[in-house]
Amino acid sequence: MAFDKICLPESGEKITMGENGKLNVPDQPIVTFIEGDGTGRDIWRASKRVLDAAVEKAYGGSRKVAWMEVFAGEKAWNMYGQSDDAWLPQETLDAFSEYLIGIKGPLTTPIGGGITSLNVALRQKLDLYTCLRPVKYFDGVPSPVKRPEDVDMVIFRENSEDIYAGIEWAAGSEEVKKVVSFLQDEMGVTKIRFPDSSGIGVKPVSQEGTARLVRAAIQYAIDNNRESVTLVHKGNIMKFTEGGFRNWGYDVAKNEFGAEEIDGGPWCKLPNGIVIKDAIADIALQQVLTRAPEFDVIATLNLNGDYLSDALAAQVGGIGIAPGANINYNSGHAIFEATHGTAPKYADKDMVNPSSVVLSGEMMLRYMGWTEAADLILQGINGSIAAKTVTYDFHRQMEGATKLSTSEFGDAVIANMDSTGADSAEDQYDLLAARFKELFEAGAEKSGEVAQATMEKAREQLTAAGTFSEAQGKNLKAFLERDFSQMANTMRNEAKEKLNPSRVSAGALSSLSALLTVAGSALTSIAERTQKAVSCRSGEITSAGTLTCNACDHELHFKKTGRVPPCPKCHSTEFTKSY
Ligand SMILES: NC(=O)C1=CN([C@@H]2O[C@H](COP(=O)(O)OP(=O)(O)OC[C@H]3O[C@@H](n4cnc5c(N)ncnc54)[C@H](OP(=O)(O)O)[C@@H]3O)[C@@H](O)[C@H]2O)C=CC1
Ligand SMILES: O=C(O)CCC(=O)C(=O)O
Ligand SMILES: [Mg+2]
Repeated sequence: MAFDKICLPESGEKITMGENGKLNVPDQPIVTFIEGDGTGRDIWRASKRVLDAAVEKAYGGSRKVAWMEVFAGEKAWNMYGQSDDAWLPQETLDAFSEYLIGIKGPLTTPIGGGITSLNVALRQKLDLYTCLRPVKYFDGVPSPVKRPEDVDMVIFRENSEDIYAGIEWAAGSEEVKKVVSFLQDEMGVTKIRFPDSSGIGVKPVSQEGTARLVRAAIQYAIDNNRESVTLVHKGNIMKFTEGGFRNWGYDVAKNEFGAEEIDGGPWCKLPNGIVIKDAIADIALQQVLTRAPEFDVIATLNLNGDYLSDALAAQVGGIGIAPGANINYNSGHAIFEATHGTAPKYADKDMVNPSSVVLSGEMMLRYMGWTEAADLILQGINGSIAAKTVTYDFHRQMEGATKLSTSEFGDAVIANMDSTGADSAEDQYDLLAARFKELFEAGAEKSGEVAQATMEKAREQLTAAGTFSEAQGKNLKAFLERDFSQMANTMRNEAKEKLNPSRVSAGALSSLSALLTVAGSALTSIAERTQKAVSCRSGEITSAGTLTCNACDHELHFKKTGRVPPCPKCHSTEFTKSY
């Protein structure tokens, strides 16, 4: 499919749904992303680096996500002509539809007027009927409750129906007058207390919609050895919508999973012992606090699920660490996103916790079957929290913690992914290159001078985050300057496509070549200043490429960032780099 403003990655293949209901995930899958409004920009930059690093560390270059940016929210509005349709362009929906899996930052929804929720629209238009929000405690996270470790719940929130579907009419409008007169005159409704000044909303809840959600929740409980599924509803008051949800939910358990009633019902038990029960929403909101161990998988309606997921997130440290996914288990379509919103007061301050999106990415990798990379992300987050290197939200409640920015926290997660992680100079070098790229891309001006100042800023930030010492950072920056200048030269002299980011492996080479591809001509001033041949010496770190021994012409091929050895043939220590 040809797009207007969406650029396909240079390489990568589609993820598809197999006939057997299992996803086919190639080694370079095209994955769509929306960076999001407000804090989404900072969060996405850090999260993408974490996800790429996890994949690189887990698979050493044999697997790599081919990211494809698609647009919604403010960015789309500005790009697609500032019309009503520009908030969520059709081609964004087409891209999600065609490429199956995506991840998004939060999008703003105005209160009481303006556009309806783009987040809800995406879920509805792609029929992502399950909103899956796991709520789990990470050791060491500050929490307002005594036993946060008791919270290990997985919310299955119905995502396409309910009062949340957005069927409503404003008070005083011609439409609401019609609805009110239909209700009063044709349906005999007498309970609208102030008919002339009421806005009216409609709450559709269907048997099919309930069944597919509860089916997914029970299947999840079976696949993941969980103990119970609780149907949370307000069926005592809203009998035919929320009460219907409860009854249809029990029907699925009995008719499709062979559940038998316990002591005359309504609770029942699956043949493997999983208990299916229900709880009325108000008391459920109390009991998830007071009797957390009694809740496991929760299946609930759209609005209850919205409230419950923010409330439960508070018990395990807050909305900064609350991931989620919107999934259609039949088609395979899935968009992963945090539970929180755009937190506008923190936008572009590089301040908020990126964990919710990082952990949404962890869920995405697991959904794709890339469990090794997903595990590394958990390891990285656990390690960062254990080291008390955290963002402001945790820092304000933790004694003796170090406060990190959004991007520094991303670095800390990467550094904690494995024990050798950023302890090795090679990884530290890759981190420095990635941070340099991130900062440079985020800035408006693309000159050689700005590149040099940005590299220094990247070094300072990573030194502050404890990724390396002052002295190590200065050394690594000198190596990076050398590689960058040398590549800027190569860029002028050799075919550009040779350095195309899609053709080079991850790590520093990938970061640098991405920068040079975007801003190549603007950066030639760097190359001009370093016309002299740039040598690599034994003991130094350098990005991937070919090193030719200056003494004997022997070639060393580096597939990823590495430390330069002495020439294996003549033991000389000076090399010239090419790609
Ligand atoms: N799926 C989506 O895209 C969603 C979008 N939204 C939209 O987002 C906008 C703002 O909504 P709002 O109600 O303010 O809720 P938000 O979730 O955006 O923010 C509320 C508060 O939660 C805390 N918080 C949020 N994100 C983080 C984070 N990453 N790290 C640490 N703390 C965080 C902050 O608390 P504190 O100040 O105490 O530190 C913040 O002030 C609205 O337009 C809303 O419609 C809302 C929810 C979901
Ligand atoms: O779409 C929105 O703006 C809010 C959605 C929301 O709060 C949620 O899905 O949790
Ligand atoms: Mg919400």
